[in-house]
Amino acid sequence: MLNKYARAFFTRVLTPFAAFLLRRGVSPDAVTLVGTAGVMAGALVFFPRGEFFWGTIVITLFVFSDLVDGNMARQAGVSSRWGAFLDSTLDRVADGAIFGGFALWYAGNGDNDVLCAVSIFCLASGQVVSYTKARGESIGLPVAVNGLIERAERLVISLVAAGLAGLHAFGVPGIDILLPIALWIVAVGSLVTLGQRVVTVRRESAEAEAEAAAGAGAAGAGAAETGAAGTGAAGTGAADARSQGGESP
Ligand SMILES: CCCCCCCC/C=C\CCCCCCCC(=O)OC[C@H](COP(=O)(O)O[C@@H]1[C@H](O)[C@H](OP(=O)(O)O)[C@@H](O)[C@H](O)[C@H]1O)OC(=O)CCCCCCC/C=C\CCCCCCCC
Ligand SMILES: Nc1ccn([C@@H]2O[C@H](COP(=O)(O)O)[C@@H](O)[C@H]2O)c(=O)n1
Ligand SMILES: [Mg+2]
Ligand SMILES: [Mg+2]
Repeated sequence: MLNKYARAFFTRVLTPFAAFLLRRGVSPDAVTLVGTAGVMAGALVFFPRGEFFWGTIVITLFVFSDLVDGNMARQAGVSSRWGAFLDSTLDRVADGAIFGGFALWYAGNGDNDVLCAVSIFCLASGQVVSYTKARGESIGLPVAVNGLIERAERLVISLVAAGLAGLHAFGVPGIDILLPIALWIVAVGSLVTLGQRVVTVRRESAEAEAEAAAGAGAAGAGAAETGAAGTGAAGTGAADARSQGGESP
């Protein structure tokens, strides 16, 4: 949802900054790398110590690099497969650090086994949600669904809650409850999203196989009519189509 509605706004806002970085000779890859390093530092230095306010401030300063790098690549006309790979791979690293930081806090001084487990669940389910799309697309399916909670939602829900919960350390009473609530929302939302994506891939996969089988059947019938092929051709073609669908990029 955010990807659909907020991206255009942030593109407009960040375009001048992206242009400025390009003029200074900064590359999109450098922004991707520095942004990820900053998010990791914010999450792994501050969150395990329960310093959620400062951790969120540092992460917020760096996380928007994920919108700037692509913007720079597009402005400079250097969007590449390598850049897409680097961007998506480092997204997974940054997400791992954020939810890993929460887990480390609850495993240590935060002392809450259930919330530690929920944080680990958020980490793992978020990675799997992203993987479903990447793997589905790699086997040639459109994966035409985003689902309830994409990466932007996972980040906004958990970071807004963490930033506000961090105000507890400055004397705001009761506000620390927001982080556990957000983690539960992200956990349940990620599970729903995973279900939505798996169902979509299963449906698209069945449709693709049916289409391939129908195509192979038609080709076999055509060949039989012209006498160019035996009766086994349709079955072999369908089997080939199935194995192609399963392994080709
Ligand atoms: C009192 C003060 C308290 C302090 C509060 C601090 C407030 C700050 C809190 C939060 C700010 C969080 C901002 C998070 C912004 C996230 C931006 C971002 O990185 O979005 C990335 C996203 C996806 O980009 P990609 O295409 O590069 O990534 C793809 C994606 O990862 C796919 O994953 P999947 O979705 O499938 O799981 C992968 O499949 C794919 O491989 C990968 O390429 O970009 C967007 O979605 C664009 C939209 C961004 C919208 C950002 C909205 C920010 C909104 C509000 C923040 C301000 C809130 C202020 C609240 C203040 C509260 C007091
Ligand atoms: N170092 C990079 C980073 C990104 N790209 C390209 O941008 C796309 C992602 O755009 P975002 O707005 O989501 O950042 C990505 O698929 C690449 O095409 C790049 O080339 N180099
Ligand atoms: Mg990016
Ligand atoms: Mg990204």
